[in-house]
Amino acid sequence: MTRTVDAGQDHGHGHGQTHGHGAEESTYDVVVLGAGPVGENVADRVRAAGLTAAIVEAELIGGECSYWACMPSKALLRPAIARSDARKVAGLRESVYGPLDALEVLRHRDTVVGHWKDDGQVDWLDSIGVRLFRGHGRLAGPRRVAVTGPEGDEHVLTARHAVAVCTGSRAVLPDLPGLPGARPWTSREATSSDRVPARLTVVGGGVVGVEMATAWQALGAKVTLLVRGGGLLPRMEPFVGERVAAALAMRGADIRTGVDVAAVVRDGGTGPVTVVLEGGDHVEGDEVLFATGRAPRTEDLGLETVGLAPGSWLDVDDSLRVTGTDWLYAVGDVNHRALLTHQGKYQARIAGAAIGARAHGTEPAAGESWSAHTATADHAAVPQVVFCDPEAAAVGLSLAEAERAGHRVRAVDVDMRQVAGAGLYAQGYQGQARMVVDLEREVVLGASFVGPGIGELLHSATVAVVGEVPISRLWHAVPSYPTLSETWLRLLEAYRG
Ligand SMILES: Cc1cc2nc3c(=O)[nH]c(=O)nc-3n(C[C@H](O)[C@H](O)[C@H](O)COP(=O)(O)OP(=O)(O)OC[C@H]3O[C@@H](n4cnc5c(N)ncnc54)[C@H](O)[C@@H]3O)c2cc1C
Ligand SMILES: NC(=O)c1ccc[n+]([C@@H]2O[C@H](COP(=O)([O-])OP(=O)(O)OC[C@H]3O[C@@H](n4cnc5c(N)ncnc54)[C@H](O)[C@@H]3O)[C@@H](O)[C@H]2O)c1
Repeated sequence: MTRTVDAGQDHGHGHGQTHGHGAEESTYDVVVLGAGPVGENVADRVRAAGLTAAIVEAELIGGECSYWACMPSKALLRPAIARSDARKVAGLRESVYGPLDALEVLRHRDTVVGHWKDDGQVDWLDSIGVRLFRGHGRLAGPRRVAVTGPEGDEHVLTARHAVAVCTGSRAVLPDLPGLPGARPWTSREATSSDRVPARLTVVGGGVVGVEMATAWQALGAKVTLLVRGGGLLPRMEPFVGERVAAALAMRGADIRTGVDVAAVVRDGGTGPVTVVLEGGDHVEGDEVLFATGRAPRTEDLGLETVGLAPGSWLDVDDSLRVTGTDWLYAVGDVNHRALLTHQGKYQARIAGAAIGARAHGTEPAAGESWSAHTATADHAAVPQVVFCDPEAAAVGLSLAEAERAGHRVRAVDVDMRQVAGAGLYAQGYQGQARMVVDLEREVVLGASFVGPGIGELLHSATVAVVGEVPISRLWHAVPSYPTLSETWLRLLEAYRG
């Protein structure tokens, strides 16, 4: 049996549910594949543009970010960072000497992720009139999506204007002897574990490795961090990773750089797990986390039905439309532009506006930077805060990236001990800031900070980079005394000599 529903009249809300043995067919203006933070925002924006939308989700509405990434990881890290800050304040330090209440932290993490239930998010989709299809979605030729529901029920959704692929990314495990049988943690287990391992081995010194090493160390694990390259957080300015590594090591982490993992051994998949390094050294732990990067969730997506390669990241233009198509969009992690929730949500706002404009017959001007339909910030101003201890944050280009891009630049550094607000924030404050200035136009191309409390400083840098605010005008942006923001004053003074 096939029943056809056109959602043109009722905006697709609560329509077209039949239970038969054949596929139900429905038509919407836009079909969104994946209801992570990015898919939710695409659906919301196209609805705001007056279009009907359906969204397909195989697991939980809210995606990786809500249940196994940003939210649980930050819930684990917040007490660690708050305690560390408190221990640097005279008169308060003495009250926070003891260990964290790990059980309470894990309980709070469970609350933050809604106990891995998505009822609230479902209500929100309902409130904005977006029709939810639960199940695995696959492209079935141009503008068509086939959904296999949890009971094996089939729906075929046709999009009048656009399909937006927002299926995100998953953790990658290297191809190592013994790894599949060793039950390694990926970011999913590292953010959802209900107990603290006595010894945790972390492979990978990127953002996930560093944040999770920080969290589980604070919760009581003895952490060994195995890093292939020369240091931590290799996408940031080198001084950032150096300061983060020094602090982790001071708190007892064993950080080994320049090491390669050769094999993993865990007999019978239970008990201690041994990581064997090239050269023969062994590291034994109670769990091992592989924080070794991400792969796109595009393997089983029907990409071959529209001439694209399964398993690939999807190449897009600045309106987030997939190269070589006029109806397919790829938004968020899956396009590999910037694997961050806030940047994916920004792309969702841009894609939603572009889909809306095209559906209403207006083609956005090609190559127009900073327009409502152009994700220019993906190239010029991606901000990121790493919630380690000390916090690390950066926006725009690092010195090396600016030089590689051919800019004539000067970097100025400030030791944040010179900032009065820093001394008040924490006794013995340790931190560093860098501003990279384009000497031709005298604007800020990038900024980096490492130190307690600097996460909230980053947005001022983002505004300066996106606004291309001339240094001569920034000179008049007076930071309040005595705040951490006076770091800007010191950077500008250092630049002007
Ligand atoms: C441990 C960790 C911590 C992080 N912390 C931060 C942070 O603090 N700040 C930050 O900005 N970013 C952070 N990130 C990155 C952030 O999680 C991602 O950038 C973000 O989740 C991307 O959103 P998305 O919607 O593109 O994809 P996802 O959140 O991965 O959502 C994709 C959704 O699509 C669904 N899906 C996939 N395939 C199909 C299919 N075929 N049919 C139906 N549904 C499908 C999935 O089930 C999922 O719900 C973190 C990542 C990790 C791993
Ligand atoms: N606070 C945040 O904004 C936040 C937090 C967590 C994750 N994220 C996002 O999630 C994404 C994924 O993070 P991630 O840390 O998994 O990836 P990543 O790419 O940042 O780091 C992975 C690291 O693992 C190393 N590596 C790869 N294979 C290895 C191997 N076989 N042995 C040893 N090391 C190996 C790489 O050299 C790299 O340094 C990031 O792009 C980040 O933007 C953001």
